[in-house]
Amino acid sequence: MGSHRNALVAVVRQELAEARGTARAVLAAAESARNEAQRRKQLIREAYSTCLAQLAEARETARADILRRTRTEAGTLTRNVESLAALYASGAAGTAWRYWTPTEPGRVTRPGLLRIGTIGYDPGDGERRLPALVPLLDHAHVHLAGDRAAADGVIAGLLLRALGTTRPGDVRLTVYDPEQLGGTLAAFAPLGHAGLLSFVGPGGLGPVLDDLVEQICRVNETVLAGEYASLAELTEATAGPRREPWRIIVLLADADLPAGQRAQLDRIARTGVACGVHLLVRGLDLAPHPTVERIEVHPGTATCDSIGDLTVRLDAPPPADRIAGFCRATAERLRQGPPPARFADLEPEKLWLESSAHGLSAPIGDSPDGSLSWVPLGDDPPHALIGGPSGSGKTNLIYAWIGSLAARYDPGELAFYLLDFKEGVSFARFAPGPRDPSWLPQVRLAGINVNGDREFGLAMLRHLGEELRARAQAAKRYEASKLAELRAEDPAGHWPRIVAVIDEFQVLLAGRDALADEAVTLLEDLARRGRSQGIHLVLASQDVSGIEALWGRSGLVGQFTLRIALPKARRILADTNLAAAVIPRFHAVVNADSGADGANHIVRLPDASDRQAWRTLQRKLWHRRPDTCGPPRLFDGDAVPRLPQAYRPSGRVPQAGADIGSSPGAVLGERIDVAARPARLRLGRMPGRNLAVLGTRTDEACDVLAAAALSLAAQGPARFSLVCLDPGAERPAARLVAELPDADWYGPHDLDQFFASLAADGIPHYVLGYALDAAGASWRDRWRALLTDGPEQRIHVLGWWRSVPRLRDALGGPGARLDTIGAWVALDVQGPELSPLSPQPGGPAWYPRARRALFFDRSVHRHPEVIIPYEVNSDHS
Ligand SMILES: Nc1ncnc2c1ncn2[C@@H]1O[C@H](COP(=O)(O)OP(=O)(O)OP(=O)(O)O)[C@@H](O)[C@H]1O
Repeated sequence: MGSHRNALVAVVRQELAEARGTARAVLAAAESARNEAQRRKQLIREAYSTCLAQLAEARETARADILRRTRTEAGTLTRNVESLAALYASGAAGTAWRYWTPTEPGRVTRPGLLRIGTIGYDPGDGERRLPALVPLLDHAHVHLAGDRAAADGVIAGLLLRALGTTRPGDVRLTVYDPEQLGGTLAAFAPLGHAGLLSFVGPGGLGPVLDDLVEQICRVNETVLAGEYASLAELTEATAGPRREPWRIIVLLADADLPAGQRAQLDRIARTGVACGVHLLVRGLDLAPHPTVERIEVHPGTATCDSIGDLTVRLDAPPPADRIAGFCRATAERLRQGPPPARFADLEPEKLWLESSAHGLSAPIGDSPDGSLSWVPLGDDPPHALIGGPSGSGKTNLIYAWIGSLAARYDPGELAFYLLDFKEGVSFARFAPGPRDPSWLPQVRLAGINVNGDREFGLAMLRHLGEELRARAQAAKRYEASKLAELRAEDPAGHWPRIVAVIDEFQVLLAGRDALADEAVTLLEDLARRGRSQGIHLVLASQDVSGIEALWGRSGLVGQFTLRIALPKARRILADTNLAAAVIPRFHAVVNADSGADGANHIVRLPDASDRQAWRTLQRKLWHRRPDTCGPPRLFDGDAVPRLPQAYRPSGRVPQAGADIGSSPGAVLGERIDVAARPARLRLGRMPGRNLAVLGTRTDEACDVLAAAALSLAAQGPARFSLVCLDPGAERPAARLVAELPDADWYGPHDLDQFFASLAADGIPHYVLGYALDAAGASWRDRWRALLTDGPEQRIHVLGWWRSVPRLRDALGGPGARLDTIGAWVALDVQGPELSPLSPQPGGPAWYPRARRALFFDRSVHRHPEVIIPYEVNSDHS
């Protein structure tokens, strides 16, 4: 029994132990699950806080990014809005009163918006203010409600801005102010003197409204005529001035209107804007209409339709004295008559778009109705004659025409050759100068101060004659009968139209000499054949006799079918055509029918002489010039050319063994030609290859000898002997010795030594003789022998004798032969004196002038030519 109980106990114990064991295992598993759960919880917590931190960071970054983008966009928007505001309300339309001045609009500028105050806003970096703009001219009527005084200030401001941004006379004001009888806008009263303002009394509103309604009907019927929706559209389409002024009617009344007037007012509100009639109303109600801009005014602030909910901080009203001053000035300008068109008005919207293949056409001013007046040049009319007394504005007209053409035709389409025979520097502005490096790209040549140098006029005509020949040959090759055909056949060729302008051309033709004869012949040829080859002549003169000189040549003058007469010009138009006698100052009669009655166009000319206006255009064109377009050749008759560096023996001294060349050329001066080439004397191994410089002008004689010597030294090995027999020439001669690589000096007492030194060794030897006429009779034979035999041994005399008789004397007296002098340069020697040295009986037609010399080389010249001795040493003291 006991054992049974014991066994039972053991079993129970056993089971209990197992149960305990199981319970422990369950407990351990639960604990590890709990631990695991807790670890997970911890992990999740940590992940959560990391997420939170990351989210916060991402949110911050996104926020900063959004903020930055907002700021950038706000900045861009601000700038856009600011530039839009500046665009739509530029100048007097938007400037604060403190800086306000009127701004004259361009020819086709449309009215923009007008500032009444400012709007504040914060783009993120502090408050900024933009102009608050409202529409008026061509856009809207304005209706103001609210505070009276503030509204009157806004009205005064709008009126001043509208007047200050339009041309005088383009805006007419009518003010109905029954309570103050005009007192509210009294500062505008000076406009009344010019008929631009009328105050309407208390009983006058009815007729005014009736009149405006009539006005609108008339504009619709006769001006817009169903073709245009508004005056603004018409102005834009015709690119001309406004055909009708704007009319602004200011109504300052609180009382209601009788039914008839109310109906008229409503009609005007509906239809006025298109016809330039604008209402500016304070007090009276205006029926709602898209063209009515409403402004609710409070003291200092306002809200208005076009600005929405934003509050406008109103500008203070313009000061009354400024309004009155402006109105007085406007009235005065109107009293003086309309100003001429502006030079800038002649400029096209886009530069260099035109082709000159079929001709040239450009405006030179405007006609009395304000539209631009275009002047053609091409196959018909081919050439122009401009006339008018001194001071009538010929040069100004030429500037206007050149500027207008140059803005339209690029240098491949148009080339100018310009010559001015009057004193002054009128065409110098087209060439680079010390103060302005720009030039007019189309100008190939400009001659100024040429009144003394008719030879340059002739040189230009000869050059054009060659161009004419070249074009005629090309035309023949391509079987083209005019420039347009040649250009079509040879599209790669360079065939710009050429316009040659000669101001005061009568100077060229004055003097019944060979030069004038050749000039007329060349002019005649150019006038006759230039038409089809695209070469056009524009001749201007103040002198009736000049034009009459042409009249004798009917073949010539008949080609000049375009006539432009300035006030009081005579003989430019047909005898029965008296228009030039009656046109006012700064006007011209343009007549493309040889001056015939009935073909007149009256043109108001702009002021094109203004340097600043000109420079603005020239700079623009200059910056656009193609790389191939170099500066023009400028010939200035008052400037002395310097010996070019290329003709000086600078740098390495030529080697003794270097090639000498068979006939080195001595450079004596600048030729008066288009290319500014040097005049050269070839000194070959032939009899007579000596040079005589003749005259008493020491400086110029020394310069001629120095230029010759230096240019010879620059060409190869040579020896120089300077024989100086006049103390006055010692200084320049000594400077020359210093610059020559190999030179010996001989004074008056060294002549024995000099002649003893002469030995032919094949190297050219140049004897530069100063004042050789002072040598004395005892040396006659030696000099004569040297002149006779020297050249064949390469010993050449380049001598200065102070007169022809003295030269002759030095060579053997009155009967002496001068054939050893193969070339001469004459300074202040009269033509007849040169007859012994000249092939022309009686000597050449030559009247000495300062810094000019006559050069004759028997071996190349038929006639002597005029040259300008180079300045070699600027110090002639
Ligand atoms: N349309 C114009 N508007 C304003 N000023 C002008 C106009 N035309 C000419 N002028 C001015 O009148 C003056 C004389 O003009 P310009 O030199 O062109 O006359 P001109 O006939 O060439 O005289 P001259 O033959 O004596 O040289 C200049 O001061 C010029 O600026």
